[in-house]
Amino acid sequence: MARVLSLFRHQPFLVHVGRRKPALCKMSMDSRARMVFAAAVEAVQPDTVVRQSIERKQDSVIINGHTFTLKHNLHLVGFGKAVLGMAAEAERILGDHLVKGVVSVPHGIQQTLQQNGKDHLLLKENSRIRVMEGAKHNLPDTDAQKAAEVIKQLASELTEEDLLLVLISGGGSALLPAPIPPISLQEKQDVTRKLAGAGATIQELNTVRCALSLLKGGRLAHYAHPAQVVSLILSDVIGDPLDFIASGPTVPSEVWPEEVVSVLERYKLLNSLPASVKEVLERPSPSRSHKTNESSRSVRVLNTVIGSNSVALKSAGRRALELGFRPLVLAPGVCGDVRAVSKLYGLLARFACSREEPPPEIAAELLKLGPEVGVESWDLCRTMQVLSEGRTEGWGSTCLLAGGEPTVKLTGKGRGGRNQELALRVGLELRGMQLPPTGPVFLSGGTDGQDGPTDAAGAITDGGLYEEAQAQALDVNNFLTNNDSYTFFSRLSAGQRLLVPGLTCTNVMDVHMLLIPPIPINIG
Ligand SMILES: Nc1ncnc2c1ncn2[C@@H]1O[C@H](COP(=O)(O)OP(=O)(O)OP(=O)(O)O)[C@@H](O)[C@H]1O
Ligand SMILES: O=C(O)[C@H](O)CO
Repeated sequence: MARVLSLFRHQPFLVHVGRRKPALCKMSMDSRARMVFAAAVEAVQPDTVVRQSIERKQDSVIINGHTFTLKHNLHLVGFGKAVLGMAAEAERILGDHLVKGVVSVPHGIQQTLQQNGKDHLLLKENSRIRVMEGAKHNLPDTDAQKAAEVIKQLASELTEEDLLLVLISGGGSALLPAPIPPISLQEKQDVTRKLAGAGATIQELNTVRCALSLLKGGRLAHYAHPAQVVSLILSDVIGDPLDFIASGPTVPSEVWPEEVVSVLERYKLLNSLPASVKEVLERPSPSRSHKTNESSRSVRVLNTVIGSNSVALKSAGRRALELGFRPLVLAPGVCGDVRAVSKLYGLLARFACSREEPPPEIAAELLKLGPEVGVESWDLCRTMQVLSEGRTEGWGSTCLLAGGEPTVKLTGKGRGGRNQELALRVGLELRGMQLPPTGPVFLSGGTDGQDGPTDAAGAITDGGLYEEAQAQALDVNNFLTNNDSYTFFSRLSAGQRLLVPGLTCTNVMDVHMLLIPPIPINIG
């Protein structure tokens, strides 16, 4: 019979981490998870990423190794959830050459920033940049459409001597709606809302958006021609593909009608399209006409990614180390259906917390699941190897980090978001894994601080969730069927498991975190 040895061994890294304060050891897993999440968000603050990417030298500016001459020829436009802070910093650095600008930002953001003491992310009173708020609840509306029109107008008036700085961040698609006539805003919004609700990925969604828009898919850069366009992009899409972030308004690209049709077919929307959308899709693609190809070649654009999920994960890892964890990054591109993703974390937790050699079936299941959730076999093997070493060599607690953006197929009418639904599902996967003194803890949070149409970024969960809910007469499965994860977490223990950082002013997708305690292992 196996002799049970509790091997809560000395954690080697604790000796080396000078900055770590002994008091932190006593902090709960929950508090430390929140601190690690905060560090992820901190690293991708809009003013920070702009400051790091712009170098001012007298009357020129260097961006990504390219030098541009400033001669009171600078114009600025922007659209996205993080763009106000980006614009404030850009104006601080380049304001003396700025002629004018306009940014399309989320409804209510200025008031929220003021209320939260984030004045440094607001424009000065005498700013040359006009702020236009819109896209209530992250949906394109007439306010955002007006902003898009003003941005288009500004870009169209530029000359060869001008420099257009374009600030782009996640949420930019909803903040720059310019449907191709005769499509109405409502019709375009209906199509995208149905796609999102059916679980379409952001790539699929934005493929369709590009085909229906006057500005997306590189068309904003065309309006700005012959000016030099420089885009600073805070990425919220897996792998940072320039043409998909905010639907790539400054990335000359071709929209193939076949691709658009295949997305619409996949989600069974092809037969219910409004006549105006059908008409536009049936037109010969403007991007393939001779004239546009000519101007595509002459468009002067520099697109630069200045912040991403990977940057946030690196910073989270550093904070985790300070807090006594061994950080381990799984992958920055976890995606796929939230059910499959919750299984991924359940399996990883079981693998990491096994008191004996983990059964090979777990590894096999993980490798089978990998492609469905956007994680390469290589990353899974590396992660399992490190977890195994940590377990057998007694390295202490591990903080497994990942980023990405799973999808939820909405079947119910409840309130929630993909992070809260993921946390709820992972809580069920972890059921029964309460190792003394604590079992694994899972956090999922949207870095924008807003998970779906809720005021929470996500939630924190562990193996005790199901029993806790039962004790409070909350039927987990009912909440899940109704996609009502926000209501569930709000009611459970007075909302203690909700992650509510408030509007973070940035947006680089989601952060997933599995905190694994030291495992007492069985030695035969
Ligand atoms: N009740 C719900 N439960 C679970 N998920 C939901 C619910 N309502 C909406 N969602 C999901 O939330 C997602 C939209 O979330 P959110 O508004 O945070 O957008 P986002 O992807 O962060 O937007 P952007 O990329 O534009 O910043 C959609 O994928 C949708 O399926
Ligand atoms: O705005 C959008 O399209 C999404 O946030 C992806 O960038």
